[in-house]
Amino acid sequence: MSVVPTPAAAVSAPAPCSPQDVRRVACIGAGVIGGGWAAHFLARGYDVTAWDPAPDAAARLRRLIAAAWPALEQLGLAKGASRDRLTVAAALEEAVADAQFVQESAPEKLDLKRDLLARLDAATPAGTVIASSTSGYPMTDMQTQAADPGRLVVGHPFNPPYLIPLVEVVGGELTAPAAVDWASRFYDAAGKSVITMDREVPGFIANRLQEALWREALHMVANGEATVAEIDASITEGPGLRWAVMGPMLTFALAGGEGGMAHMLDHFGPSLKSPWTRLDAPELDRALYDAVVAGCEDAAGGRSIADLVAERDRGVIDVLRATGRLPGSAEGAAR
Ligand SMILES: NC(=O)C1=CN([C@@H]2O[C@H](COP(=O)(O)OP(=O)(O)OC[C@H]3O[C@@H](n4cnc5c(N)ncnc54)[C@H](O)[C@@H]3O)[C@@H](O)[C@H]2O)C=CC1
Ligand SMILES: C[N+](C)(C)CC(=O)CC(=O)[O-]
Repeated sequence: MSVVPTPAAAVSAPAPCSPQDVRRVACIGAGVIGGGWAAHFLARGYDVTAWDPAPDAAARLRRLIAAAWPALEQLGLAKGASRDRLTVAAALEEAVADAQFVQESAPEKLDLKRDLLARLDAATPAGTVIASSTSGYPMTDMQTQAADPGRLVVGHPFNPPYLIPLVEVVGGELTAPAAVDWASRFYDAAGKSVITMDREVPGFIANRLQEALWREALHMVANGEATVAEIDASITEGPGLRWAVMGPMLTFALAGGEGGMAHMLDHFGPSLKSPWTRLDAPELDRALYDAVVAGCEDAAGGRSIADLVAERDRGVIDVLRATGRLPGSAEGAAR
């Protein structure tokens, strides 16, 4: 997608360095996603400074990075990459004082994000781009309190950021187009697969799609139409296998045989009107909550979260390898 200027964009100072020359990254908020970003940037050879106000955050972060490191070694570490290049700062200001890029991954609460992004803007060197990992807030709603909103962008990752390549980049009404462009080029240099959106869309692209699937899954659990295990198997044994190779559009084009998408639409298009979906969100009442949590515990079958993380990481690496997306694989080299 191309980046188009937004008329109301604030004028930010030029970024202090080119995206390819970044060496120091600050990760603000060091939970599941901030920790995953820190692991990714360390593996790519960056110096990483993290800050998180929780008293146990440093220990949690080091545990997360240690658990991710075997997968990252399999993916291939950048020259000079080391876990020793992580610093955990005692204060937000210290974490961003020398940062050439900032990735914010604090809890998904709008007031918290507004306040935090304003604090980061005040403490970060002029021009340095600041990205939020938000799963769905438009940057327009989050940049309201910052003195220089022009350098604030969304950089939406997928869990875990050290394995799933995609990051969705989009600015808000007051974001300078140059900041969106700079962030996209930085993520690209940092080994991510980037989609740069030219407008704000609720849920960006992938979460909008995932949420549709997730709502339907919750309706089915709530109505007793499918168990948690059946829902998961319906994807991992079915469409999920194809989606790692081709997205839903090309996958369905093949459903039309030699006639491709045109025949697929002629043949199955009328079924779009069938009442298959119930896209309004179901009530997340106690019964549904308990059914989903218990179903996931059953599905885990005694495996701990750490076991599942390791299993997922091994599986995703196998998929990346099998589809030629690992550096060094024959097909990967040709891409
Ligand atoms: N968990 C997921 O699958 C994904 C989450 N995201 C987004 O990433 C962001 C972080 O989510 P998670 O890592 O899942 O949450 P989390 O709860 O695992 O981590 C949040 C961290 O932020 C810290 N924190 C609390 N107040 C803070 C503050 N004022 N400033 C800085 N840090 C603070 C907490 O101590 C915690 O360590 C959210 O915006 C979320 O929407 C994006 C993609 C996927
Ligand atoms: C569940 N979630 C909305 C936080 C998920 C994401 O934002 C992306 C992902 O990792 O699937």
